[in-house]
Parts: sequence; C-alpha cells; structure tokens
Amino acid sequence: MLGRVAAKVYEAMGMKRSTLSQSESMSKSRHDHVDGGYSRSGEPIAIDQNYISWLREHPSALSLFHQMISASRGKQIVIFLDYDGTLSPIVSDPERAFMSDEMREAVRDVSNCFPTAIISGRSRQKVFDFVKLTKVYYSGSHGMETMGPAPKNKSYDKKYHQRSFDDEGNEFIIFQPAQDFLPAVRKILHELTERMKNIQGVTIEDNKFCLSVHHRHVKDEDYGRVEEEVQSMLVNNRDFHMTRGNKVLEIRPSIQWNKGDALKYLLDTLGFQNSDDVFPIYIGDDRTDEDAFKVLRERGGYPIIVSSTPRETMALHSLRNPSEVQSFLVRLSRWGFGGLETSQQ
Ligand SMILES: O=P(O)(O)OC[C@H]1O[C@H](O[C@H]2O[C@H](CO)[C@@H](O)[C@H](O)[C@H]2O)[C@H](O)[C@@H](O)[C@@H]1O
Repeated sequence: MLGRVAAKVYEAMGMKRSTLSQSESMSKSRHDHVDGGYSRSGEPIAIDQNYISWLREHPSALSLFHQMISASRGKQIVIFLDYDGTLSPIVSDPERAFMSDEMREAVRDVSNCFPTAIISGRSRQKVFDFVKLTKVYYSGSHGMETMGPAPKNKSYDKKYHQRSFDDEGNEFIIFQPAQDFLPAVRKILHELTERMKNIQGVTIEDNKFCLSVHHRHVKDEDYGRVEEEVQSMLVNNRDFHMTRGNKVLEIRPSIQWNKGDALKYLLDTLGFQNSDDVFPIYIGDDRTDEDAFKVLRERGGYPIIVSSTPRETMALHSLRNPSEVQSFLVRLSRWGFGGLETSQQ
C-alpha cells in the first residue's frame, strides 16, 4: 500500500520509478499527508493528496527538463524571472529579502547563455540593488518601469521613453508608461503614511510607481482597518486601484499595463516579435505573475509557477521553491554552455 502511495507522488512529480529508493520507506501520517522525501537542509517534506493531484496538472519543470529542451529546439530561449518568492525566499522583513550568492551565480550563468530579465513588483532600482547583475534586464513596479534596448516597434509611445547610458557607454531605454502618475503616487504615499501611522505593524514600501502596504505584522483584529483606510483613500484617487498579494496590499495606477505587457514589450525590444523564433520561459510565484503566464500560454512559451501548495494558476509547470528554481537555472545554463547538463538534479 505504502509503495503505491509513494509511486503516485513520484509519478505526479514526473520522476522515474528508479528514483523511488527513498519512497519505499515512506509512511502516511495521520493527517493523510505522505512523506515527500527530504529538503536540502534535511527537513522532511510533507506532500498532501491535493498537491499530488495538482502536480499532475502542473508537472515539475525539473522532471520535464529534457522535454522542455526538445520543445525549444530551433528557438531562442529567453528567461523571465520574478524576484520575491522566486529568486529569494519570502521573509518577514521586505528590506532583507536577499538572494543567496549561489542563486546570484545561477542567474549570472543563465544570463550569459540567454537573454534574461527580472520583472518585479519592487521598484526597478531596488531589484537591481538586490540582484546586482549588469547583464540582466530589469522591469520594476509590476512592469511600469522597464530598462531594455531601444524599441523598434512604433506602437509604444515615445513620450514615455527615456534614453540613458550604462557605465560602459551602452545605450539603453527606460520605459515608464505610468510616468504621468508619478506626482499622484507621491501624494498618495504621504496620505497613506498619515492614515497608517496608528495601526501597529504596517509598513509602506515605496516602489516608485506602485506602493506596497505590508500587513504581515498586523494583528488579525486590526487588518480590517488597514484595508478600510486604503479603500477610503482610493475613493478620492479614482485613477488608482488596489490589488492583494502575499500579506501585502498594492496600490497601482489604473493603466492597462502589467507584468504580461512588460514581458511582451521586452520580447519586442529584444527583437523577438515572431513567436516562432523564441521560447520564453517565465518563473514566478506571485498573483501578479499570472498576467505573464497568460501571455506565455497565448505565445507558446513555458510558464512555471513556484509553489509547494495547490494553486489556481495559468502556469503549466511548477517548481516548489526558490531552491528548485536555482536547480532549474543551473541545469539550463549547463545545457546552454554546451550540453554539459547530465544530472537529474
Ligand atoms: O513581483 P515580486 O518581485 O514577487 O514582488 C512582489 C512583492 O514582493 C515583496 O513582498 C513580498 O516579499 C517580502 C519579502 O520576502 C515579504 O515580506 C512580503 O510579505 C511579500 O508580500 C515586496 O516587498 C513588495 O513590494 C512586492 O510588491
């Protein structure tokens, strides 16, 4: 019986029967959880039945690595990554969401093989300060500030483009489609700070075009007040709206622009308008990443959600946590550097 349960888990994860050695000793807990092996730090991983079913619909991108490589044949792989929860683990203090040196190295290697961009809810500058890699393209404020090559496509309004040069003299463009909202965001930041000052545990993060109201440290009984204050402030700021993320409320300009649009914009500016030539991979864990997953489904890309629990998603594949993201990137760069990719891990 236990052998059958174990086999189901590994089958759902897309692993071969030959990797089941540990599974033979798997035991079922009283909460109907099955042991899913051990994490790198040696902690047991519990996998529940819902997760097993979900995994069948969103198989592990690590297990399907070789199929993915076959599907990309003849196309240029382009990598898109979210930051929080994807490259860095979720931590209680947003200012301390550092990525590990090993992850940085994995992103650096992958960016040396394939065009690579990070699209985050944070401000572009803040993501760069965390990542510190110059070969990567950055898009912050949920895509409302994107740094990339000059666009050839005339459909993007020039008014929102700003020419700039990096330290090595290379020209790049900063695209800010919500530029007109900047004074209003500053005003809202001021008003929000006033409104939140008597609610213990709230912190407001300035993401330039978007504002994050973090409530991770707010008492349950006070949470209602946080949302009420934001909603009441929005009554007088009709050009903005609120979205919910991971213990965070985000206030964003109401323009038709999201991470999916930023992804399309970057593909265009990088010269990959034709979806027959490109194989975009997007890895993200946030609700706002769903806009990008949707675009990839339409364009025949490879959308990967980072989640260790079942989630409603447009992504087709999954990775459990940033540590698996790192393994995936390592395999990708090994393959990109010349087919050295051999291991299954
Ligand atoms: O698009 P992302 O790069 O995923 O950014 C989304 C939000 O991520 C950050 O908040 C989340 O991560 C924090 C650090 O782990 C955590 O403390 C917080 O509770 C999470 O919501 C970031 O601080 C936000 O500004 C981003 O919008």
